[in-house]
Amino acid sequence: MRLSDLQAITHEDLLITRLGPRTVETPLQELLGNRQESVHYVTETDRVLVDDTLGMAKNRGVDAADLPAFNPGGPRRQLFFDPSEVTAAIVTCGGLCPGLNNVIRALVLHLRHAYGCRDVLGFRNGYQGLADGSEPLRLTPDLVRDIHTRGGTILGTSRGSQDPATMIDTLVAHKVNALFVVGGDGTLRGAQMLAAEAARRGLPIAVVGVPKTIDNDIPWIDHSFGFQTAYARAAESIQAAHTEASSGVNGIGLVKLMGRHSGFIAAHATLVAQGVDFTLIPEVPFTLDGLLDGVRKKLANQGHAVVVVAEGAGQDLLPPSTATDPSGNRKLGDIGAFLREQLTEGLSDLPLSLRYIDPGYAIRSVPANAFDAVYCTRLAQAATHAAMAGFTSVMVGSRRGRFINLPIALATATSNHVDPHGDLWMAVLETTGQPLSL
Ligand SMILES: Nc1ncnc2c1ncn2[C@@H]1O[C@H](COP(=O)(O)OP(=O)(O)O)[C@@H](O)[C@H]1O
Ligand SMILES: O=P(O)(O)OC[C@H]1O[C@](O)(COP(=O)(O)O)[C@@H](O)[C@@H]1O
Ligand SMILES: [Mg+2]
Repeated sequence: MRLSDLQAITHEDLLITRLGPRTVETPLQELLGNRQESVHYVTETDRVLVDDTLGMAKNRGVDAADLPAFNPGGPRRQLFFDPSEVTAAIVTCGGLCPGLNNVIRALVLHLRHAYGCRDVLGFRNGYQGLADGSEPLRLTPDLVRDIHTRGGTILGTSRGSQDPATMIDTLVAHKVNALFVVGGDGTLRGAQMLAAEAARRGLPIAVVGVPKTIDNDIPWIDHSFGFQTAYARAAESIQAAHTEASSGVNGIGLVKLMGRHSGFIAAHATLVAQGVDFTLIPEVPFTLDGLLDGVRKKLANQGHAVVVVAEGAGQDLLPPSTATDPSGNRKLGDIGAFLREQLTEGLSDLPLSLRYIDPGYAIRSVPANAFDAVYCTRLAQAATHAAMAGFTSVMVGSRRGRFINLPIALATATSNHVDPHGDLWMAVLETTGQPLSL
């Protein structure tokens, strides 16, 4: 996210689409009864500021009341839907991510127990299950009781496009009036199309997104769920590479980590594991000569070197490719294998012991850690509140620790990257000691 994205944002960009007036009293009335406004609770009539520095706020040159601000997440006293008439549906889409089952479980329990919704259906295999005529799973509290202890998704997932009209036909056939889409940028684009198709037909169906992806590339929010678990797991591979490298003669530990266009996993895992000498991310270009030279110096000075490379880094060094996956995501060249080859060849004058580790899918197929488990539960609750209020084409997430509702259109307009001028990258540079540019 660039400062210019922040500065360009207007009040209109932050408006949430509503299905209609809220006239139904919430069944959570007793719970909400004596809530006191505090620094930890934003009332439903208040707003969460976009800017959080004096400089940014001042730059807008407007009165405080006109500063752009997000709609706060959380329960509303008056609902659009009568929960007893709500059939909800859930789909999980795109790549696996720790916490998918936590989100499913929390959605089901919150929808059924807190709000008393009629039914919750789980469509299988992502958007595919909304288009292939397959029967959805009836998600009861009993069925989901223990699923949060497992990785993956009990609903299955997929990549690949489906016709929005067919998907809406399916929702109508099953009397679904609230759809929860759990996915990343691609899924959210799909959700936007679904909400638009429902609106075109005048159907009051709430479409609510829950931000999933280990890549952490969804903008405006603190992080997507699953990201922290993934980088914690990735750090274990770095530690293994460091142990191997520091125990060998001229040991090189090379670790390739996921992160298609954003280097957040590589950056954070570096800070967790420590002992990394070079972290290579898509946002910061490097040259082969610069890397070889740096590694050679490290071997001479400390006897070993550890290199962490995000899968999207250094793509300009590889043969160009236009291939895409079924969702239209560009297929990347294998930078890990390439660097293994180049380091071996480029340093062939030295007796090397190079160990290459690609933990790949192992970092995202695991259950959520404690942090993500908490976040998943809170996201699911925020998503349920948004749907019951009749908000649509909306995504929930935490921003600077506060839960917000934001238009999906805003979440898909840009993506989140490691800022080469930001504090995170500075912390990585300070930790690795690598030069500003390689
Ligand atoms: N621009 C788009 N419009 C509509 N649907 C999309 C779009 N991009 C992706 N999708 C659909 O969203 C689903 C998940 O997308 P994908 O990019 O694989 O994962 P993620 O949501 O994790 O980024 C797929 O079924 C894909 O076809
Ligand atoms: O499962 P696939 O298709 O091999 O995809 C791998 C990609 O999925 C990810 O794990 C996450 O992607 P999404 O969350 O956007 O689906 C990327 O880090 C990785 O590049
Ligand atoms: Mg994606």
